[in-house]
Amino acid sequence: MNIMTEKTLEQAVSSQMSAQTNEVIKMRGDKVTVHYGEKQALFDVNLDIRQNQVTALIGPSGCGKSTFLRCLNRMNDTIDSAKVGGKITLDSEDIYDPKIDVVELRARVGMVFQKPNPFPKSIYENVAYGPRIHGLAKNKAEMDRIVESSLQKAAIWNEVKDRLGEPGTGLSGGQQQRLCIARAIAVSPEVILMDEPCSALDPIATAKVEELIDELRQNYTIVIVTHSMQQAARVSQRTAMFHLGYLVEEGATDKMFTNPDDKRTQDYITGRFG
Ligand SMILES: Nc1ncnc2c1ncn2[C@@H]1O[C@H](COP(=O)(O)OP(=O)(O)OP(=O)(O)O)[C@@H](O)[C@H]1O
Repeated sequence: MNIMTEKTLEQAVSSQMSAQTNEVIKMRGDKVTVHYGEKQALFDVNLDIRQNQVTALIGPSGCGKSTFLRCLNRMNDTIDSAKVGGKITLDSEDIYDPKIDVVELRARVGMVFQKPNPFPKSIYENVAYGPRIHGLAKNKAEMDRIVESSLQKAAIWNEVKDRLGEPGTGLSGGQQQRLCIARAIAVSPEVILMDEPCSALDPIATAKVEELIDELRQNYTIVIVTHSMQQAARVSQRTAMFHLGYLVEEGATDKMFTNPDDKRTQDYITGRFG
């Protein structure tokens, strides 16, 4: 290998690793800006998303958490007025490159929304829908396996295995949210984005989803927007604090909640604003 190639390789590898910890950087936001028409919602956000970790995005209402989350799988493309600048990579690949197939990107970077939103179809069909579109199963037996294993991974199989033909909308709110997580998992994503996934759930259902998030981290990289400081502290390893469209600071969750560098983080986590 000549020196040039060796150097390029070294650069490529180091660009995917965190400088301090050698953890793999799954996604990276580099000077990300978002405008909605004239209004700027995000200003030069630099944020690394580490593989197999849960990154919590926190900050007062309107600070840009959901906007940043939506940049990560190009959901902002669906908003006409939204214009995204800067660079976002997945495994060092620019996800805004014109060559990127957005449908494939959204299979790799799945999303779970605030309100559980199962399709008006059976529980089985809710999970089978994505794999069918992406041609992931050759026959019914294979599809059955994908559906079962996705529901297992979303910790809802035992509750629904005898009623797979019933409508997904007939489940409780917490069950519907786990069904939506199963639906996201069914297409084998690498990253799962969650926008306040527990805000419509009661404390018991919330606890189940939080437990699930912790288990999912073994196989997936997770980014979660949450208004609950307790939830961020319970489920995440990294926390990013946003304020008025700026990333204020990012760090290990333990440190962010005990000894943040920025006064705005301190004020927010102690309930002084937001
Ligand atoms: N579709 C849109 N069109 C115009 N402006 C928008 C749109 N979506 C968000 N915004 C604006 O962008 C800013 C950031 O909004 P965003 O929803 O990302 O904040 P957030 O931190 O997720 O807020 P919340 O915690 O209330 O959900 C806000 O000022 C909001 O009004």
